[in-house]
Amino acid sequence: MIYTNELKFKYPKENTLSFKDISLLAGQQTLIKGVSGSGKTTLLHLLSGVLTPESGSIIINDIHLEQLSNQQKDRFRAKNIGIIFQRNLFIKSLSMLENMLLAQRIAGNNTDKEILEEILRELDISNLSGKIPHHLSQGEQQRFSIARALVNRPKVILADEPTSSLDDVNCVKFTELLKEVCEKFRVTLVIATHDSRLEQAFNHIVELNHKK
Ligand SMILES: Nc1ncnc2c1ncn2[C@@H]1O[C@H](COP(=O)(O)OP(=O)(O)OP(=O)(O)O)[C@@H](O)[C@H]1O
Repeated sequence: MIYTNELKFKYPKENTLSFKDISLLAGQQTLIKGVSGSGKTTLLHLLSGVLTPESGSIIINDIHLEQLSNQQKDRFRAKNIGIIFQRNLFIKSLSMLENMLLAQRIAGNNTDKEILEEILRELDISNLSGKIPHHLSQGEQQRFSIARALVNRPKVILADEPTSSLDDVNCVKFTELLKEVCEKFRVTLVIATHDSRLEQAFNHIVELNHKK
């Protein structure tokens, strides 16, 4: 489902980062771990097509990313990839429901309230969807970040340090919920983190350790 081959990336004036090959099956749930600076965020940006590798290849769902133009990559990302960050920014003046609908529109999709309602129900946040972001706890906002990543029915969710701002109880709840909905909606999940609290929840762990 996701394969990388001899992937290398170089930031200007920095040493080249070389990534070990990864091979993830459809529906698999994978933890990418590694010390700070080992390239976890860079790898997620490469997988989402936000960054372009210096060399090597990435194949997602039979599509070779290096063969796509920037515009095609943007479309591919919008259609296939949901992204969750450490802290999720929502438009402050919009309700959570409006934020979710906006995510559908930005991706160029028609708004689909039915799917959205199903996702919100599954995440047990339907009753919070009329609130503005500022009136939600960090844990509740992170649940909406899962919803937003799912609204366009992606094949893959890439999550970058999604639990760093959560306490232990919310970390466990968030991780269980994310795994559960990815399984239900048949989404391949890749989490990059140095949060060791997540390790026991994943069978498939890829460790990055760079030879610079
Ligand atoms: N925009 C940038 N310009 C130059 N160098 C960068 C840039 N972003 C990251 N780097 C460097 O690339 C390397 C990998 O960074 P990256 O953020 O991918 O690591 P990480 O494993 O996600 O780290 P962390 O756990 O601290 O978030 C680091 O040495 C970092 O300093």
